[in-house]
Amino acid sequence: MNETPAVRCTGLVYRFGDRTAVDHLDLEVRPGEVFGLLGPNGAGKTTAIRAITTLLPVPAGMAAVFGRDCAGDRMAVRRLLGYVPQQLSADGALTGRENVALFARVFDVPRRDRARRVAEALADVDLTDAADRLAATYSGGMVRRLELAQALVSRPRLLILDEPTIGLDPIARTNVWERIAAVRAATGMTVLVTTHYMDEADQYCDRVALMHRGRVRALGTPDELKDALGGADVTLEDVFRHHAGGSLAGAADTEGGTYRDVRRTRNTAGRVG
Ligand SMILES: Nc1ncnc2c1ncn2[C@@H]1O[C@H](COP(=O)(O)OP(=O)(O)OP(=O)(O)O)[C@@H](O)[C@H]1O
Repeated sequence: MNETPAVRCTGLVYRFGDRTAVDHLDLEVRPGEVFGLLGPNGAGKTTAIRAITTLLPVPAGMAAVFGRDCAGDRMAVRRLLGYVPQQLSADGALTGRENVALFARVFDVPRRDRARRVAEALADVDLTDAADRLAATYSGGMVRRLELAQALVSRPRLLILDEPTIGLDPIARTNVWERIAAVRAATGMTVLVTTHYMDEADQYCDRVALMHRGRVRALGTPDELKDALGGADVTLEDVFRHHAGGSLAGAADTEGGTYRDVRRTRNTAGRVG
C-alpha cells in the first residue's frame, strides 16, 4: 500500500526516569481503519498516544500523522487530530452545547460555521435533546459521547480515543462504539483507540496491536490473530495471553502496572461512571 499512513511510529522510545514506557515502538495505522491498541495497565498505550498527539515530546525515534512529524510539525499534526483523553475533558458547569462550542473555538472552526458544526457534532453522538442541559446532569455514557462530540467538531482526519468505554455499563459502551462507527462510516476518518476490553476490540476494530511492556507483540485483524493461534473458540484474550505470557487481568499485578495506573483508572471510571 502506497498511501501515506495515518500514523507511523518508528523506533519510538519514551522513558519516565529509568522506567521505559515505550520501547522502540513500530506502528502503522492505515487511513480509514479503526485500529485498536490493546494491552494491560502500564503497557505504554497512553504514553505512545500522547507522543502521537504531540502532548509529549518524541525523545527518540519518530512519530508522524499523515506524514507530518509529531516532533517537528506539531501544529500541523494537531490540526489533523481529535483526541478524547482518559481524563475527564468536559466541564460539568457548562451545557453540552457550550462544551462543544468551546472546542469549536479552540480548534478554530470558522465563526460563521460554528453553531451549525456544534449542532452537527452533538447530533452525531445523539445528544441533541440533552444539548442545553448542564453536563453535570449527564450520565457517564452521555459524558463520554459529549467528549466525542468535542473531538469531532473540528472534523479530524484522525480520531484518537484513550479507553473511551472505561467505567461504562454495557449499553453505554455499545452506544459509544456505535456513534464512533457511524461517524467513521460517514466521514472516512481514521480511528486509533486504546482499550483493555478484548471483546470490544474484536467487534469494532479492523486491526489491533497487542502491546506489552512498551512494544507491539502481535498485530493483525482480530480474526488473523485468533486464527494464527488455531483451535476453535480462541478469543483475543487467549491471543494476548499467548504473546504476553500472562492474562490481561493479572498482567497489571505482575508486569508494568503500578499504583499510579490503578489510581488513574479508578479515578477516571469514578468520574465518568
Ligand atoms: N507521568 C508518569 N510518571 C512516571 N511514570 C509514568 C508516567 N506515566 C506513565 N508512567 C509509567 O509508564 C508506563 C506506561 O504507562 P502508560 O500509562 O503509557 O500505560 P497504559 O498502557 O496506557 O496503561 P493504562 O491502561 O493504565 O492507561 C507505566 O509503567 C507507568 O507507570
